[in-house]
Amino acid sequence: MDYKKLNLLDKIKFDRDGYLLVKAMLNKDEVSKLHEIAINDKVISDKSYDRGDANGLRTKLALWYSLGDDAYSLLARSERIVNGVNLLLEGESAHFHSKLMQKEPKVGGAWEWHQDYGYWYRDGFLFPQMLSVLTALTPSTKENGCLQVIKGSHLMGRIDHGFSGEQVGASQERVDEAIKRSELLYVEMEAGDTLFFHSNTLHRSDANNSDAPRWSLISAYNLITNKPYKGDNTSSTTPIEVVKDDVLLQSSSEGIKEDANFLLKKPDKIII
Ligand SMILES: O=C(O)CCC(=O)C(=O)O
Ligand SMILES: [Fe+2]
Repeated sequence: MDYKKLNLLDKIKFDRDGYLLVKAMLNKDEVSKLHEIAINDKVISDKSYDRGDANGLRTKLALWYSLGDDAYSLLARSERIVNGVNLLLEGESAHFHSKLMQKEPKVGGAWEWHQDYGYWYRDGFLFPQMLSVLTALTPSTKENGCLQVIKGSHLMGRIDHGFSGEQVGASQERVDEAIKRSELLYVEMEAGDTLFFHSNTLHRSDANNSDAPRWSLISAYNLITNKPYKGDNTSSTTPIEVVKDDVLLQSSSEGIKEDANFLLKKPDKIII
């Protein structure tokens, strides 16, 4: 089977735009397998917590650090993803954390404008040599609150972030100005599409007012040399044990293990 491979042209686009959308990164069988595992994953639902938006709507998510042999990790460790991330980060990457985002129909809340590095800066990462890889497990549309990005906003550098309800958001003044000058894109995705985006790319999403769930898997990566100067996180500097692309379909791996190192919600902790 042919798997997508990122190339230098992709790298040029990513450097210019701050994101790169790869259609059908996962084939139909892979994404239905992963989706099926996710919706039946008792450990995930057990370890999920929710985050309120300004209107009191809540998005569920589960977040864990170290990679294992579960199906989500097999994707996060796969050659196609890790080689792509290494190309974009220009060096060997480590896996910071992964999260399963569950934006349910009618109740799934919005995310404020932010940069992921706006959060991670506070975790002690000195350089924004980090990125996120979002794979859609269901279709992601304007109606169910797909991700929105401001093209090229990663080139603005880190913007101040402050609390906005239970979330942390980027300075609205800066965001408003950025939107005047740059394109705001709604990143609509089919299940199996993957979006790579820079840790300084401004992004947000609307609440899910539709009847369709929006589920996605987001894995965050760090350049392995970018060791945070505080905190006890070791995953972000641990080499990834890369696996072949076909392992996701071939293996009998299922959901995540009960003892994976999950983040249990601490309201004062900026980690998302
Ligand atoms: O998937 C979304 O709607 C936004 C989530 C996000 O940006 C985050 O978790 O950092
Ligand atoms: Fe984010």
